[in-house]
Amino acid sequence: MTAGPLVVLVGPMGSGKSTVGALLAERLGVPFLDTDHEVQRRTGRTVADIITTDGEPSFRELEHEAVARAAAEHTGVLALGGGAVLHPGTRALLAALPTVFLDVRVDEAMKRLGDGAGRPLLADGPQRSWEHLMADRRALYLGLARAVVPTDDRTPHEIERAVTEELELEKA
Ligand SMILES: Nc1ncnc2c1ncn2[C@@H]1O[C@H](COP(=O)(O)OP(=O)(O)OP(=O)(O)O)[C@@H](O)[C@H]1O
Ligand SMILES: O=C(O)C1=C[C@@H](O)[C@@H](O)[C@H](O)C1
Ligand SMILES: [Mg+2]
Repeated sequence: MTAGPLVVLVGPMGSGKSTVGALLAERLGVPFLDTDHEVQRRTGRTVADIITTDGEPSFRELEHEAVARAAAEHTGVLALGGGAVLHPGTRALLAALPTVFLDVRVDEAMKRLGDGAGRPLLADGPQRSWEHLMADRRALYLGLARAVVPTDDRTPHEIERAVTEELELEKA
C-alpha cells in the first residue's frame, strides 16, 4: 500500500466526517484516525477547552501538526475537524491527498448538532454561527475536494458507500 491516507474527509460541523469515516474504515479494513480525537489524545484536553482557553489559532496549529503527522504516517481513513482547511499549511498538505468534501444543508446540520454543545464556535447561536463559518469555508472545501458527496437525507452507511464509489476504494 502506498503511504498516506486512502481518503481524507473534510466538511463543516455535522456533515458526518467522524461518523462516516469510522464506518468507511471498518468496511475497508483499515485504521481510522480523527484529528480532533488525535489532538485530544496528545494534549489530554478537549478541543473545546483548547479553543476556549488558548484561542482558535492555538488549536489550528495543533490540528495542523496532527494533519501533518497523519499525512506522513497514516494509511487509512482520516477525518478532519471542520475548520482544518482554514490553515494554509494544512491546505498545502491536503492538495496532495485524496480529499472528499462531505456537504450538508444548514437545516440538516442543525438537526444533527442540536444546541451545539461541545462546539465552542457555535456558542453565539448554532444556526447563525454555522452559516457564517460555512460562508467563509465552502470555497476552501470545494477547492480541495476530489469529490463532493452530499449527505442530506442519507444514512451514514449510504454516504460511506458513496465515498467508496467516488474514489473507487476497495477493501484492503
Ligand atoms: N447521515 C447522517 N444522518 C443523521 N445523523 C448523522 C449523519 N451523519 C452524522 N450524523 C450525526 O450528526 C452528529 C455529528 O456527526 P459527526 O460528529 O460525525 O460530524 P463531524 O462532521 O465529524 O463534525 P465535527 O466537524 O464537529 O467533528 C452526530 O450525532 C452523528 O451521529
Ligand atoms: O468547524 C470547526 O471550526 C470545528 C469543528 C470541530 O470538528 C472541532 O475541530 C472544533 O470544534 C472546531
Ligand atoms: Mg468530527
